[in-house]
Amino acid sequence: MLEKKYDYDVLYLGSGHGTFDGAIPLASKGFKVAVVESGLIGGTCPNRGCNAKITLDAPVPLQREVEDLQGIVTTPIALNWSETVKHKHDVIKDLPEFIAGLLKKNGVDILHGHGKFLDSHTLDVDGKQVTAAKVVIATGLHPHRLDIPGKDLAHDSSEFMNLTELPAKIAIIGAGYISLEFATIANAFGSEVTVLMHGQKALRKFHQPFVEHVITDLEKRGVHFVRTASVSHLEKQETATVVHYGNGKKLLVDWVLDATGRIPNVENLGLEKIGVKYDKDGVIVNNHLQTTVSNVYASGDVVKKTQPKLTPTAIFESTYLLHLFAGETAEAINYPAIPSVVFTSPRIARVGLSVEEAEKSPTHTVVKNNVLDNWYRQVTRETFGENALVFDKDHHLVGATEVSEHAEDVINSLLPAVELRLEPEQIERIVHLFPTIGSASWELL
Ligand SMILES: Cc1cc2nc3c(=O)[nH]c(=O)nc-3n(C[C@H](O)[C@H](O)[C@H](O)COP(=O)(O)OP(=O)(O)OC[C@H]3O[C@@H](n4cnc5c(N)ncnc54)[C@H](O)[C@@H]3O)c2cc1C
Ligand SMILES: NC(=O)c1ccc[n+]([C@@H]2O[C@H](COP(=O)([O-])OP(=O)(O)OC[C@H]3O[C@@H](n4cnc5c(N)ncnc54)[C@H](O)[C@@H]3O)[C@@H](O)[C@H]2O)c1
Repeated sequence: MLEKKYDYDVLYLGSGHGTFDGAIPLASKGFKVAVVESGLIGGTCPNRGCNAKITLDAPVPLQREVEDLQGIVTTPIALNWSETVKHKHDVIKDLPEFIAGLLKKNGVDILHGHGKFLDSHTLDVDGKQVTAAKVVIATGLHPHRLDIPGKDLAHDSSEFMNLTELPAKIAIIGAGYISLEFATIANAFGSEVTVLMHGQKALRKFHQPFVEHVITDLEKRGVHFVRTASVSHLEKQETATVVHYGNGKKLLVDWVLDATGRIPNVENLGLEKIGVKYDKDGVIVNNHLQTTVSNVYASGDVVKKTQPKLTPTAIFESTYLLHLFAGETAEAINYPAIPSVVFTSPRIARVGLSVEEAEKSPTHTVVKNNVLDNWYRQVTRETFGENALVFDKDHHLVGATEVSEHAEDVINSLLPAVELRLEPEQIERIVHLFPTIGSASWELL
């Protein structure tokens, strides 16, 4: 198995989901595997992404449910930011050790330090040289920062999630996933939030009428949205930060979140030296996740691709590489339908062909549903919910999107129909627990 001239069969640069979901089973099959990590083991998702964010978000849907059930539920609820941040810390603090334990137990060596290519088989890890037959670049993304005067007065998503006290007034620059999720959380915990949008549209890849519904709802709850607010500079005024935008407009806040996107970690890896090509969207790979250097692969967010840069994609890629390296497949990567969700409240989730794409196609039909028509949604007195299902000419479900408090569960429950192109008789054979969101959604097929 091990080509004797190298220290390892496979060396992964980075220890996030783009690595560990594949590296662990690969090592357990007897391959000699190492992971190089300069930060916390587990990377972004467990330490400063999904897990942390969803813990901070947890009280928000609860608050909405209590609102909807007013009269039935009479206890007033108040959200406590500092306790929620402590709770978040408790939820995530052991994850690096837990993931490191899984890696080690299965025989993966962890090399702490910054990895950099010396040649295509040799990496420098903080002064030590290590060699491998194959190397996987899984270095992820880092926050994009606006290049404007006063930019250092702005903060990133990790700093937001570690705030022990919630600032009274927050400005969020950008209108993507992080902006809308964090605006939802900060507003629910009592902060006055202003979202400064780059253009007219937020969450561009999601069904725009659903996005506009979420914006209108947040506006009713006191969030300000300023469209085409080009931020020119930031300046300190005593304890406040002044955000200058538009033509001479000013906003005085206590805290600024720069949520203008995330960019690939491709610098200072020695990629130019060994000939691995990349651009602003990430490392360029072929349909086997192989870079322009034959023994070097890439996985996870750092890959340039059309699929969403999310944890499920990173897991699928690292698992694909496991099968490729173990000789269990030689096929090109065949991505499944990858769902995505924005954890606003209500949530917006989607999978497959979008409504916009389907409406341009003569062979597809879009069926729009008011989900409140289903009795089950009235149990918790949901106040709003719509979805749109996309069918091909043979009535296979090929896409779905929903805005509602349960949108993520609805899209999860519809995934098998989309991915496996289930026929009507197969759909009939899937019986869900009743009464549940799964059964309520399946009835729509
Ligand atoms: C605030 C936030 C919320 C998110 N919420 C969700 C969500 O709800 N659902 C979802 O699906 N996705 C979410 N994501 C995206 C998700 O976190 C990523 O898709 C996922 O973590 C990608 O995994 P990865 O392994 O490709 O990269 P990462 O997890 O970023 O791992 C890369 C690792 O490489 C290390 N590294 C980089 N360069 C080097 C080097 N030279 N040497 C050694 N180590 C190096 C880094 O320290 C890092 O640990 C969120 C992201 C953010 C920022
Ligand atoms: N629920 C989830 O799955 C989830 C949650 C958070 C983050 N993420 C991941 O993290 C990534 C990064 O999230 P994000 O919200 O930072 O990025 P994003 O790409 O979703 O949004 C970036 C926003 O910044 C705006 N922008 C870009 N340049 C700007 C400028 N110069 N001035 C003002 N605005 C500007 C864009 O128009 C866009 O609205 C996401 O793409 C996603 O992969 C996922």
